[in-house]
Amino acid sequence: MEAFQDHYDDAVAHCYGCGRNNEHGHQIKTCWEGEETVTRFTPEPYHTAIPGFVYGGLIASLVDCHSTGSAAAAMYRQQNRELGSQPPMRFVTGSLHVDYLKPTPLDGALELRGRIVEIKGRKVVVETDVIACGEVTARGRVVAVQMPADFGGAKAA
Ligand SMILES: CCCCCCCCCC(=O)SCCNC(=O)CCNC(=O)[C@H](O)C(C)(C)COP(=O)(O)OP(=O)(O)OC[C@H]1O[C@@H](n2cnc3c(N)ncnc32)[C@H](O)[C@@H]1OP(=O)(O)O
Repeated sequence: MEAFQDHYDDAVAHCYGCGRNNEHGHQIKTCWEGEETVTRFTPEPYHTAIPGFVYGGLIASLVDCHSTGSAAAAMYRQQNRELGSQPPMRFVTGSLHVDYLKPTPLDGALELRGRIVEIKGRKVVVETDVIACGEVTARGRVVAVQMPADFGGAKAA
């Protein structure tokens, strides 16, 4: 299945978390599963915090890009538009909050499951569970804001 991030224009596909053109990044891929958005990512041994457990910064990074991708997909869906249709709607992070509920075992794939809790104007709020070995170990809440055309001097392509 095509991921949301597959529709990012090449010119903005360099994000460390989700850019397919960033060979050093996580290159996450997010899809709809019903009303939820889902990302699966397998941490490497070097993503260690305390031996045996995942570094919290990685978890925040995954939540971040899972959420901005989810926000974009939700806005397309609300407007009954195909992903990739023009003009593009891309989202950046206004606010990123993560609650670390339990240590996250470094043992196979993590699953992130997101819910769209609000769409208002250019803002989308996404809540995400991070699941490891069948347990929710972290929960994120992101306010994503539609990227202005003049963001950092870049085009919102
Ligand atoms: C093409 C992209 C695809 C690939 C990239 C994916 C991105 C990956 C995730 C990232 O790491 S992005 C990089 C980190 N984020 C940034 O650098 C963003 C820096 N901040 C900004 O550029 C602006 O502050 C921002 C665009 C987020 C908001 O500025 P605006 O002037 O466009 O927002 P505005 O004041 O019009 O507010 C719009 C709504 O968003 C809300 N909002 C804005 N900033 C917020 C904030 N910081 N926290 C909570 N809510 C916020 C604001 O309250 C309002 O909600 P309401 O309509 O309900 O009132």
